[in-house]
Amino acid sequence: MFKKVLEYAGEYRKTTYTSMIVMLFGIVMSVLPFLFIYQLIRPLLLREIVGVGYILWRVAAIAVCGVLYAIFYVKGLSLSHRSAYNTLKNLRFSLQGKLEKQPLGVIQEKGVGSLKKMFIDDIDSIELLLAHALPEGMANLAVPVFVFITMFFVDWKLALLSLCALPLGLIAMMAMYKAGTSKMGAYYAAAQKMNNTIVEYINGMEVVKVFNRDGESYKRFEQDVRGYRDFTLAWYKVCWPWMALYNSILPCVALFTLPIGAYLVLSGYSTLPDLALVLCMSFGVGTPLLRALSFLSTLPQINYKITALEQLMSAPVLQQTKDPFSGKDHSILFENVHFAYREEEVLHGISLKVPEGSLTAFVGESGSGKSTLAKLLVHYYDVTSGAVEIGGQDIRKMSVEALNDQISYVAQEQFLFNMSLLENIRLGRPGATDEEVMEAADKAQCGEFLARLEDGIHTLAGDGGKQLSGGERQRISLARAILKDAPIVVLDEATAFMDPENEEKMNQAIAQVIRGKTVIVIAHRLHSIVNADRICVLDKGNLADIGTHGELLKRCPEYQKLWRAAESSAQWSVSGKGGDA
Ligand SMILES: Nc1ncnc2c1ncn2[C@@H]1O[C@H](COP(=O)(O)OP(=O)(O)OP(=O)(O)O)[C@@H](O)[C@H]1O
Repeated sequence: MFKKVLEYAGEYRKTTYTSMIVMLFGIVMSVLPFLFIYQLIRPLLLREIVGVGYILWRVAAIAVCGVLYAIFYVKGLSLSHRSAYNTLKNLRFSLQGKLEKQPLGVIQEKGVGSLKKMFIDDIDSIELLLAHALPEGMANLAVPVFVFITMFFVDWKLALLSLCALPLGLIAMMAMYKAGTSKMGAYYAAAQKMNNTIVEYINGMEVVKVFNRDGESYKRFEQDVRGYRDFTLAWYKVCWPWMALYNSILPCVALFTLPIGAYLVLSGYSTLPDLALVLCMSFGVGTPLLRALSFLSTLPQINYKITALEQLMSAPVLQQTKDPFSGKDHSILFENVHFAYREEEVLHGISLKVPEGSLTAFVGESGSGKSTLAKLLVHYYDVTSGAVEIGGQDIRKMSVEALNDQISYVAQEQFLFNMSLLENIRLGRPGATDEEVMEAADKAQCGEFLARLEDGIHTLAGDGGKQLSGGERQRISLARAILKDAPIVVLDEATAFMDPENEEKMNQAIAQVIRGKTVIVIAHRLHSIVNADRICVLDKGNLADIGTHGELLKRCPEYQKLWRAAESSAQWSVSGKGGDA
């Protein structure tokens, strides 16, 4: 575990070692006074006369040891913290770098809560390992070892007696580890679950409030918060008795030395000064020993977190190269695409071609695989088998950046950063001038609501764009897409859940985005795509049919069913065609 973490320390690894040595000096300074105390007691025991100089010299030495201990300890801590926080920085950069290479879809699935916990809480807990457990723990452990060896030279019988308490304490400690480790997995799973649920609950608070606190979300929140409490208490419940036991046994190194040592002295097997020396030393090792072992008790937890971090970092990366886009055009080909999020396959061999400059719609019942197909095109996931190609180039044979330059993907939920709307739109093309951004905003029908805002396009979007309505957020994201002007546009449910007025504006904005592009629209409302060049009907992860609205109405039972359902609830107008909208 130390080795794994120290790999991330880089150049600061040496600083950690230096801090250990400095702290070791510090701890030695904390134990030395017991030797001087013994030297002060010894003449009393042997009824020897000593001069004032002898006493003052030892008292001064005790004071100097105290000062040196403070200096070494502070210096050691400052070195270990410097190394620790630089290692945490390296770990966070490394985690970010590794995550960046993983499929975006996989990262999104992990949830904000659990990723935040890894990035902040779990990595922070490694500070204890590097800044304290490693340097302080090792130094504190070295001193008892050194002292016990010295004791053996003084009187091996008394030394053995002072070691007697140790196995008892260690047995209690091992019992605690065994009991604690068995509950550790459940404890961390509960912590992770609670993290995700709290983040989800806060994000969905609006819905929770509308549907009152008895809703499903609150129940899960309550259940997971209670679950975490129960698992934590269960963990402590099995550990506490053992913790109390070893905490009381370990410092009692004099437990056996005092009574049996006194008997040995009285029987003439040991001398009184030796017993005094061993007792003084015993008192000196109790505290460092307990401190060292207290760090030990945190190691299983830290080890668990480091293993989880390692697992996250070693997850499969997205297949891509550094090559630029070199497709001959912007036609799209899904070739025998199979895909499974986990074990269960959700797309079963989809093959279809989207010609350049056409408008293609994906339709199908909920869960039929429309969004999944779009996510495979924007390379949020790697296909399980088969291929996705643009202009004849496999998307795995180009960089994600090169692919992103070719595609504007407008997903169902749009995230806006808490910076001005102008900057949010500019994300579409970072080099764009203010005028170009404003022009895009105009084309995306944002003008009317921007005029209502006090600072217009310079208004801050608010946390995650919460200051704007759903329709307004979507139009901002369309402005981004207009500015980006990518040759392929993927619209996932762009006009879903919108009121008629917003929907009309949205359709006008969409017409701007898709002009002359290769377009894929994922639609729930069939009326919006009846004019599409091609409609692909998905059914339970299979491609049921491809054709125009008229053709499909005549021959495709799945489409007829969808159309009947749409007819009964439809009230809306039809958007333009990709090529001429
Ligand atoms: N992140 C995920 N993890 C596991 N399974 C998923 C995930 N996302 C979707 N699925 C499953 O994959 C299948 C296809 O889902 P997908 O979202 O592509 O369907 P869809 O046709 O777009 O549905 P909708 O119209 O409701 O959005 C469904 O069975 C769904 O439960």
